[in-house]
Amino acid sequence: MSSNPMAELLAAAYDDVRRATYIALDVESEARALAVVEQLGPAVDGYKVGLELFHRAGMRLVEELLARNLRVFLDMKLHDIPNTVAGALRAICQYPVEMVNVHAQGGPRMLQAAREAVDNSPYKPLLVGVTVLTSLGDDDLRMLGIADGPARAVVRLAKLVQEAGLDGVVCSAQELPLLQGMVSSTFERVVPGTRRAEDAVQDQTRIATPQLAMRNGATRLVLGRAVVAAEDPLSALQNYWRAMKEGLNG
Ligand SMILES: O=c1ccn([C@@H]2O[C@H](COP(=O)(O)O)[C@@H](O)[C@H]2O)c(=O)[nH]1
Repeated sequence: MSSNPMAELLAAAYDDVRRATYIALDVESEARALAVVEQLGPAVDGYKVGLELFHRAGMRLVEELLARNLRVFLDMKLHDIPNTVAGALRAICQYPVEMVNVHAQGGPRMLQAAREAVDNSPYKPLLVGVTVLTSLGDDDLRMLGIADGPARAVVRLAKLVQEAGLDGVVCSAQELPLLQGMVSSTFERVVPGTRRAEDAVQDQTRIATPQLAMRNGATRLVLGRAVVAAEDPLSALQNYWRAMKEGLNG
């Protein structure tokens, strides 16, 4: 990796929030993903590989990130019958990724099978359950037959996740206050869909600022297009980290 003094300065100045960040590599090719990694340089040590990039580049890209000593959140959002999810997790857990996820809506037996699969594998990444996608709002949920809104659905699903012994949940920052007192302090609360006031909401619905997410107890934030697609990604990242720090400190 070429020297990048600005990235090194950011890494040092924002180390606490840096360790709580994954940059979502939602890009169209392995080459583009590695170009982003190169551009952010030593500032960033955690990346999320999701469906788009995985279906382009597969585990080869994950291996490349791991070889660079980067933390990887493999965002596969597994949602299938228990046997199939367990098998997929056994395959994933041959690699030292830091975090993987399943859809909590797969139900208690699937969540338990996921837990057992990870526990019996060579590597044991953090296993978190996606509650209600941050793109979904009241109207979407009503059309899916969920009449009492995202907040109650998140609480219900978080309980299932907790009872199955998973390590945490993915939810929006808006629901985090409802989890206080319900989950332990070590339970991961992974929050995508944060936006600064000046950033486009895009296809997200239940957004919040990075300040509010951290203030509400998020343990990790996923930052995507607002950083990766910015004209100056390092400067966009600095703005997010500054905001996250403000939320942490007050
Ligand atoms: O509920 C969820 C679960 C996962 N995601 C993922 O996070 C990023 C968000 O990207 P932005 O560009 O910041 O919107 C993306 O990879 C999603 O797949 C989510 O948004 N919501």
